[in-house]
Amino acid sequence: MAEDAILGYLEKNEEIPDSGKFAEEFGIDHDEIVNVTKSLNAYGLVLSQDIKRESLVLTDEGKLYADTGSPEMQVFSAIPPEGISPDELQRKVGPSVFKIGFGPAKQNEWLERGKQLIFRKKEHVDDKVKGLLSQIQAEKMVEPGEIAALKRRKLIISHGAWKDMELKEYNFNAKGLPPEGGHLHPLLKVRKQLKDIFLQMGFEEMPTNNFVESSYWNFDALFQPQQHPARDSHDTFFLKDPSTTKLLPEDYVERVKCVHESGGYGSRGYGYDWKREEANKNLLRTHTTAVSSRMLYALAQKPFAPKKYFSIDRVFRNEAVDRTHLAEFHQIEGLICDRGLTLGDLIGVLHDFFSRLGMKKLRFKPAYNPYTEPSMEIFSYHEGFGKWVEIGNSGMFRPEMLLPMGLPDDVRVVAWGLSLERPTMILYGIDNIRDLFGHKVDLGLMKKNPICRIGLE
Ligand SMILES: N[C@@H](Cc1ccccc1)C(=O)O
Repeated sequence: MAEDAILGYLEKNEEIPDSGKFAEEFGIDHDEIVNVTKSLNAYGLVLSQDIKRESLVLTDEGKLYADTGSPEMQVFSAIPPEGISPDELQRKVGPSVFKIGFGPAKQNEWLERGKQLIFRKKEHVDDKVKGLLSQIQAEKMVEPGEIAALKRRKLIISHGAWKDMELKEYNFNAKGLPPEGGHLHPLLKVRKQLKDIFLQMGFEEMPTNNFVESSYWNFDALFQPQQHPARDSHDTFFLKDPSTTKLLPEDYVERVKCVHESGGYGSRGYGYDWKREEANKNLLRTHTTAVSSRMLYALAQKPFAPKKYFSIDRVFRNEAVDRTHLAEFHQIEGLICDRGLTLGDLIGVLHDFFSRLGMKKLRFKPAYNPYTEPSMEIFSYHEGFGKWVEIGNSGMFRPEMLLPMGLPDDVRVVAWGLSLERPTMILYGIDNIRDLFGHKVDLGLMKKNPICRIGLE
């Protein structure tokens, strides 16, 4: 609209001398006219120039006099034809109008002082100050001499008056308001806290960047039988394209096949026909223990050295989505690999790890995982909820998993896993996981939680 108005006008006219008047005439916001002009200028369609103009504005006192008349006029009007005593005059107009108005009225020769009374010297006078102020209010031109006089009386100021004002210096050391944008998502924040805890405890981070994994590393290497319900497509997302993996370490695959079918290393195995096609199937990894199995296998290929590893990354499960479950979430996984570790070492490290997260009261419950024996679910007492809540799963990796990899037979691995979402929801008081992750996430959450504003370090 502004563009049409400007270009339309310039088609018929040489120039628009004053954008302010133009805006008023066409009923368009002046800012819009200015903006559009700037962009038309940038595109080379028009030539524009800034006009600097000093505009005058009335002070509060000036506004008052434009309305009620100048103090000198008020003083003059209050004098009756028969004269008035100074005291009486002051009482009539008020002390401040009297003080300000008497001098100018006398200077204008509007009044004269008798011995006791004050008289009018003229019958009618013209309130020039009021007239000038009204003119300025209506943005009409006024003589420069008059302007100077009104400025001296502080009845008007010019808009450029800042030049004469005393300005407070910038304080470059002042702390500003925290910026409203760029907040950390609570998951990132808690993830960083957890990463710091692991690093302080001397753990190394495992590379976790492959979301797509083969069934082999996700399940078979972990001694998870091929009929296990978790390997059903109802629980796992299998890939259509590419649907299978091409590369697996053949010798190791052979040993895994044997341990599943007939055992070894003191185990009876599962006693079923292990199928390579099942192991080849690609999937979205269902747990970060797939990362651990790859790392431990790599470790077993070198002379043994004890290790402490951790990972925090995304995993996927084909689950019905509800207020506490999503089809993808983050897992935190820690493992320690050394000769002669026991369940006591696992319990000890869990106490150390969780107490750093503020969870000091822990309980363990016997559980089952195909790849750990013994296995323990971890519970923590939640003061706010007043009850024990499950916070993770743990165990010692089975010999059926470790020995086919080629690890020495006195090497034990203690490990645990938990979701990142669970402690985050507890820490931030979020009861619906969809408020935390996914397309319905409440961005206000990050703004409201001051902890999200603190930098990564
Ligand atoms: N992988 C297990 C967690 C776990 C990790 C390591 C040892 C024991 C359990 C899970 O998905 O819940």
